[in-house]
Amino acid sequence: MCSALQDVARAGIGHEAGTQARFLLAAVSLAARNAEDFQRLLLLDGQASVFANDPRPAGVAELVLALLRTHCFELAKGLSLEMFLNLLAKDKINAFGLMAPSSGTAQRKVRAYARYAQASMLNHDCLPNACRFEYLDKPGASNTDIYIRLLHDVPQGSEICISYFPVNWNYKERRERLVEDYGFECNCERCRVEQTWSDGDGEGDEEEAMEHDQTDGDGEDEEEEMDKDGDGDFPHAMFFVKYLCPEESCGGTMAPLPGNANLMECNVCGRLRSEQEFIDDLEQHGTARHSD
Ligand SMILES: C[S@@+](CC[C@H](N)C(=O)[O-])C[C@H]1O[C@@H](n2cnc3c(N)ncnc32)[C@H](O)[C@@H]1O
Repeated sequence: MCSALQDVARAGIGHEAGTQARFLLAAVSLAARNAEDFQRLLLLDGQASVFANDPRPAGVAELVLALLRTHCFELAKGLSLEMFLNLLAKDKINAFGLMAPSSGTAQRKVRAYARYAQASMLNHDCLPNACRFEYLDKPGASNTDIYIRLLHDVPQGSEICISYFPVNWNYKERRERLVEDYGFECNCERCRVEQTWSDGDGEGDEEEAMEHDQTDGDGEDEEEEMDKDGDGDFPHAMFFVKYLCPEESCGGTMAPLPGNANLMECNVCGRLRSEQEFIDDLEQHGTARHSD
């Protein structure tokens, strides 16, 4: 690519803006090299409207467009601010953050963002039936591959969905992330239940609710509350007992190992749990009856 890239780097526009600028330059370069792949990029979901409350991407798009028009006139033909903003939206909505390995309680950092032609088609569900595994430190060229594994059998014709963030986030956190970063309001079964929690503002913390539902030996009141209308305040408790990593502060999702459905692996910390250990946990915490 012409000297525009160096100019952007020299402009010192900050890390996030620099990443967006490099993405735009890479997209322009792709358009010049492989029109078919560029068209596939344009077909991904994502519109400029996702930046309605954030003027910064427009600033980056303007800067890159101006640099291209100055330094690479031929390449800049046919490009527009709107196309650049749409490209940035597609990047934002479809990028997967490849994470540094889990190190106990410290928050995991994103090491790189990547887009995957097929995985980017996966929609979100707050109670997903699949989750993503990655093995970035695996030796070899394929260590940026990601693996989508089913959590359980899925009826034919049902949509395979992942969660775009850890499954133990509460309703408010999930709603904010989905609206701000992905531009949609979630209407999944879990959200429909949790938006009625607390005083109706949907700000109930389900981790707290789970602690009551799963571990309180004296949790008569909560259990009565759960049973009152047949499905309870937290009908999805069993999902978390079975698929949320039991490791404290991990927040990962457990999915069966390929070829060994009796062994679950956490997609964050790598913890393994056998079917027998799961049953032992259930007996210890007395939560099995909520699944029936
Ligand atoms: C990574 S893309 C998923 C694939 C996308 N649906 C497509 O057809 O290309 C993320 C975008 O899909 C849409 N999406 C994903 N999950 C959704 C859901 N549960 N409800 C509504 N829209 C959803 C949103 O527009 C979101 O920004």
